[in-house]
Amino acid sequence: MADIAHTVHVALGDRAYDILIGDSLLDDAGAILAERFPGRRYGIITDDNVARAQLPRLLKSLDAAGLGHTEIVLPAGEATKSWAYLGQAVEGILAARLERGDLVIALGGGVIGDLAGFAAAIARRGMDFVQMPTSLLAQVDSSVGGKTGINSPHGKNLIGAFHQPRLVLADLSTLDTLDARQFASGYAEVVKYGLIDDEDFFFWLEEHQAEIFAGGPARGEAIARCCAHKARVVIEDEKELGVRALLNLGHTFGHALEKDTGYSDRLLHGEGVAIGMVLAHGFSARLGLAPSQDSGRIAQHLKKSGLPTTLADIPGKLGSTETLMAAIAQDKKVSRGALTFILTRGIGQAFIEKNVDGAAVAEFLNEMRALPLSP
Ligand SMILES: NC(=O)c1ccc[n+]([C@@H]2O[C@H](COP(=O)([O-])OP(=O)(O)OC[C@H]3O[C@@H](n4cnc5c(N)ncnc54)[C@H](O)[C@@H]3O)[C@@H](O)[C@H]2O)c1
Ligand SMILES: O=C(O)C(=O)C[C@@H](O)[C@H](O)[C@H](O)COP(=O)(O)O
Ligand SMILES: [Zn+2]
Repeated sequence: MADIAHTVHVALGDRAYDILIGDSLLDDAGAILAERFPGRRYGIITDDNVARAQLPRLLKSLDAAGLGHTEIVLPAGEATKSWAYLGQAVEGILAARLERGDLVIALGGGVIGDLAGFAAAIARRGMDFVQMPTSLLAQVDSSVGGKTGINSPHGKNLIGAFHQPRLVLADLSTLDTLDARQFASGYAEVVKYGLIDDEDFFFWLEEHQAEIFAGGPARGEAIARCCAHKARVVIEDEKELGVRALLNLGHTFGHALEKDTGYSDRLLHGEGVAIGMVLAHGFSARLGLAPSQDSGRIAQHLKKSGLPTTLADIPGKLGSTETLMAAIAQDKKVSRGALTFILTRGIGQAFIEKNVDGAAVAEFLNEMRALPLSP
């Protein structure tokens, strides 16, 4: 019997699925899959770090359940979310003669989840896939909700599809092999849920941050609360026609910064989101919408978690404000040429603002560039 600490159901009609969260789900994966999806073969897509740290556990469990499988191992890192590696993943699926009725497994962080999910969406015109998230970020965010895709030189996640997984297996013990910087990066998305519409969760995080980082019971609880939050939003607005855009808090700035730093280790996704959330709160305060002390309080919490909070915290030279604004203009929330931002009236009070004045954003960014490293 699998040891499942939390189950979150994503009620999406014929695309409904469960998120199972527990301590040894990779070891139980074979039995769980055999029961839920009898008679399938599995194409595991992973990266080289996760292949070293976690893949043997999954293979052992699939073998014990007598499930056939093939492995496609890609290089770790954001640069893998590209046409070249998407092609490698799809060709690997075809070369292994996986059929349309077989299953793709995304074993890894958000990079693998996004890429493998997109490969599953297009191989043989659509295969089912299972998310097995192994980073904090993937367990609280990217494995849920069906946004899949890759980056373009024109911008972040500009190529992709909505394709929901059939199951999410989040094994908490996989986080034991994740390095501290990556854990902190995922924590930025945890904080995001509090900032959107749940100030009690943000205050709870301020109290339980040390326990979450140390791996105490608060960690599993935080992950389950994030999944439940995201599931609620996705059920209401699967294709981001409305409220789902709130999950983009901090991302309009963050994605432009990720593009500017070449989708490299200079700035991880969660780090860009951390800086972006502080900027979104600062910009909202500048517009007279939010109390100015909130961005300081948020920055302090993020900083304490090991995250960057100002533009100066990004190593190396940033592009010009014009370059950053050009990246922002490619954001998927742009409509009829006008910018949409997720702004806020304070902690837990984010809202979607259309027709944001680009000149005001550029002026704000110019000022933020002059700020020193976070104290
Ligand atoms: N689809 C969505 O809804 C969504 C949501 C948030 C973020 N994202 C995307 O997710 C990506 C970021 O995901 P991420 O932060 O997981 O990055 P990632 O996938 O690059 O993983 C982080 C690093 O940790 C390593 N790693 C992962 N799990 C490990 C483990 N258990 N042990 C040892 N090493 C491990 C990986 O090899 C990688 O080097 C970005 O591309 C972002 O755009 C997507
Ligand atoms: O699931 C969503 O919706 C999100 O916005 C979650 C984000 O954390 C995530 O980074 C997502 O990939 C961003 O989506 P995008 O549509 O702005 O590319
Ligand atoms: Zn994100």
